[in-house]
Amino acid sequence: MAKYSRLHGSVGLISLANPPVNALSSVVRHAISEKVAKAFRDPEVTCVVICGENGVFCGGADIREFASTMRGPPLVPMIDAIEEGEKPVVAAIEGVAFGGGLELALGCHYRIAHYKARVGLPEVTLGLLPAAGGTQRLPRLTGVAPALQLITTGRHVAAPEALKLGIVDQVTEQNTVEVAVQFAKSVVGQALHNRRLSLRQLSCPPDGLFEETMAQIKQRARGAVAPIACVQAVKAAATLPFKAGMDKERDLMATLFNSGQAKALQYSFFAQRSVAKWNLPNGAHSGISKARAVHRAAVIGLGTMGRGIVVSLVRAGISVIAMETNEKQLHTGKKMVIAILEKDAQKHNAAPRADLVHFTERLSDLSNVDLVIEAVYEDMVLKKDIFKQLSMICKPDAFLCTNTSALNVDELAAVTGRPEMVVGMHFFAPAHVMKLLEVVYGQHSSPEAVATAMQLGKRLGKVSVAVGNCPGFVGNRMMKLYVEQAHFLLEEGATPEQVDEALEEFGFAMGIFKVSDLSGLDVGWRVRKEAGLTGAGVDWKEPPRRRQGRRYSPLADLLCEKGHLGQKTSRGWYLYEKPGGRDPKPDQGLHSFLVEYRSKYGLKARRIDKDEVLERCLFSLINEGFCILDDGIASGPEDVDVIYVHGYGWPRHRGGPMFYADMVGLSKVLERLEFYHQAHPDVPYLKPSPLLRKLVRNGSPPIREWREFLKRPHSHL
Ligand SMILES: CCCCCCCCCCCCCC(=O)CC(=O)SCCNC(=O)CCNC(=O)[C@H](O)C(C)(C)COP(=O)(O)OP(=O)(O)OC[C@H]1O[C@@H](n2cnc3c(N)ncnc32)[C@H](O)[C@@H]1OP(=O)(O)O
Ligand SMILES: NC(=O)C1=CN([C@@H]2O[C@H](COP(=O)(O)OP(=O)(O)OC[C@H]3O[C@@H](n4cnc5c(N)ncnc54)[C@H](O)[C@@H]3O)[C@@H](O)[C@H]2O)C=CC1
Repeated sequence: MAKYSRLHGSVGLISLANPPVNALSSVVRHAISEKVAKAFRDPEVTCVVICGENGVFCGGADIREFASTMRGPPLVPMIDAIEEGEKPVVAAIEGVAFGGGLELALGCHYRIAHYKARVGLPEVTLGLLPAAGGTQRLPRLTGVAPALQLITTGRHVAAPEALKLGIVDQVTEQNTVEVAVQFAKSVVGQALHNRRLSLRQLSCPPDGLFEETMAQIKQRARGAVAPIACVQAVKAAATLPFKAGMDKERDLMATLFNSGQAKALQYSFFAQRSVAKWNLPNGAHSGISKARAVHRAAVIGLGTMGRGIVVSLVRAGISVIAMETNEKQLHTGKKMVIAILEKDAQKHNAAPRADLVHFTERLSDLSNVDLVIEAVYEDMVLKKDIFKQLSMICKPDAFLCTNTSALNVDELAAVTGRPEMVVGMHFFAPAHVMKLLEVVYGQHSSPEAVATAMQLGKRLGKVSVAVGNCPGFVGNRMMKLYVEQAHFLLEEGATPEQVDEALEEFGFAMGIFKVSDLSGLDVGWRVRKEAGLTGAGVDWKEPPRRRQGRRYSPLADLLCEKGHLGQKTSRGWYLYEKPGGRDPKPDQGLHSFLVEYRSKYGLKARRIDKDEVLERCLFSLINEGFCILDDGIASGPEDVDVIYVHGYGWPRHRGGPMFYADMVGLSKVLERLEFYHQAHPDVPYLKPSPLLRKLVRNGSPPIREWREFLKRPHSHL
């Protein structure tokens, strides 16, 4: 709703009141229309101020309403009526003015913002465009180029920049509403004609602006359609009269509004928020579990991961002890950490925060920290030794966390005298860039330990998801099968380029073979050796392409044995111009190697189409996602999807693997898995998961109802 009052006798104050973000629900739109009309009718009122309660102007249209039939007065005529009014209307912007909220403000004649406020048109991130005049009014205010950039990216703009761009007329550090009220009184009687953005003429945009932007977006959008529609709408603003531009904006919105991409992106928006409300099998949940403050942390191991974790902690203002036993690694790690922090400082025009890090070679220096994150080699014996020592060195209430990517958190907890204080904090590489954090709870992890790790993740700017303890947790457990299918496809006749092309067309930033070259093929090699799949631990009595009773592809192992480890050695699945090269080229040598390999094992190459690549790679991953839900390792499909979107490059406009399964149709996923399982009986994980079968038996309910079909989560180990 919206409240109305009269101030100083002549100022009509309309205050949006729909916590937490004053979203423009149908009730709010109705109330605004009514209150504006009332203020315009009242002869005592000479000017109007629109603000939001609780320090927030408006978070935009109510996204939850998009899923149902839209009722209530539409935004466009409401905003037009404000702009056409004969009394000056001033928007007092505190907190945020996003989407429809900014469009409402653009309909006002003046905008005053608090210096901490942010404005923006983030509709593109929801698969939409700003369809309440935003694509037509903003370019008339800022000029075409800045508006195009803001609308196609959805970037949030801080008030000082908004002032420079002309989006707001004044920025204040005082009480914004009071300043806006004084301002409104001061402009009473001034002509409003020039303040009506719909009447403004647009100056010509630079030549080629739209063509260039469109080309960049097509490359960057990975198949997302909303950014393209945004360019078309802004182009209409630059080339058509206001009314015709509005018609174009509406038509483009109509095509986006019910699209699968918009549904996926809106699902992603709420999924990201739902994972913060975690549940543990023992009944503990975010609502009742209190996090402890972390003032001092420690990171053990300054390799690939440890360095990024140190940077993330420092950026959050936490003082860190960075510990490393290898002198050379300590030196290189220190250099890299400081270099990143100095770059940060340059970017923000601030002093570097390197003073927050203390580098050491002594574990005993960790006696006084609140939380430790161990990031040494993926070696259980080494990690156990470190956890045993930590248990003795660290103060009794310090949390002990591991960044292991697949090892058993309970086994580590068991060697300490405080298993309840142990959790996994699984960051993704590079840890100072990637948004995802899997918080792995063990059998004994206390609610306080989970809450602290989740809260710390939030403070570091991560999207944190609480997951159960099993080999590979959620992300890597699913990933393993996806990679394996890609290797099988090579055995059967595909090339790395064909597989990657299909995955990139689907929307992944990089195909799986390019990713593998980037990370280094030796990473997986080490894991497979540890698992007894290659190297000394193999049972050679099994046929060559079978391990532990099922199909196995030794292709990647053979490349590693030749020293073809990916980018770092200039050869892997692709060829690079030099070691460390970034530009993958098809490798004829690799193609010949595949031909020889197939001939050696009597494999007949066949044509493999893109559909098969996608189905084999993605449906096996999705099937494992259902097993993970069935096992209670993830508490809902949103958790799995958030992990894949934020940690594994799954295209956001496809929602995540579980959302994608829902979109494709569960019966189709089931039918194709049955088909592939029949064709490859030696690949057990292609057998459809019991949960998938159960959902199909129950009429394939929509994803928001899947939780009702899940068993209560339990500890897996
Ligand atoms: C045939 C078809 C015809 C087609 C024609 C259709 C015509 C339709 C015309 C419609 C034209 C309207 C166009 C338009 O105006 C579109 C929009 O405005 S879309 C919305 C744009 N706004 C956003 O994207 C902002 C989203 N929100 C945020 O970025 C953050 O929430 C915010 C910065 C505001 C606050 O952040 P924070 O403090 O961190 O809190 P949370 O993010 O956790 O949010 C708290 C709480 O609030 C919920 N929420 C936030 N924003 C909205 C929203 N806009 N609508 C509904 N709910 C919102 C959020 O989900 C949290 O609640 P939970 O319960 O925890 O999920
Ligand atoms: N590399 C990746 O992409 C990811 C790795 N991880 C996990 O993070 C952990 C670390 O991996 P990386 O950083 O890649 O390894 P890395 O090999 O780059 O670095 C490990 C570092 O630990 C140091 N170290 C070894 N023993 C030590 C000890 N006793 N005390 C202090 N330091 C010691 C080594 O000198 C080395 O610098 C592993 O558990 C790995 O599984 C998790 C997510 C992603």
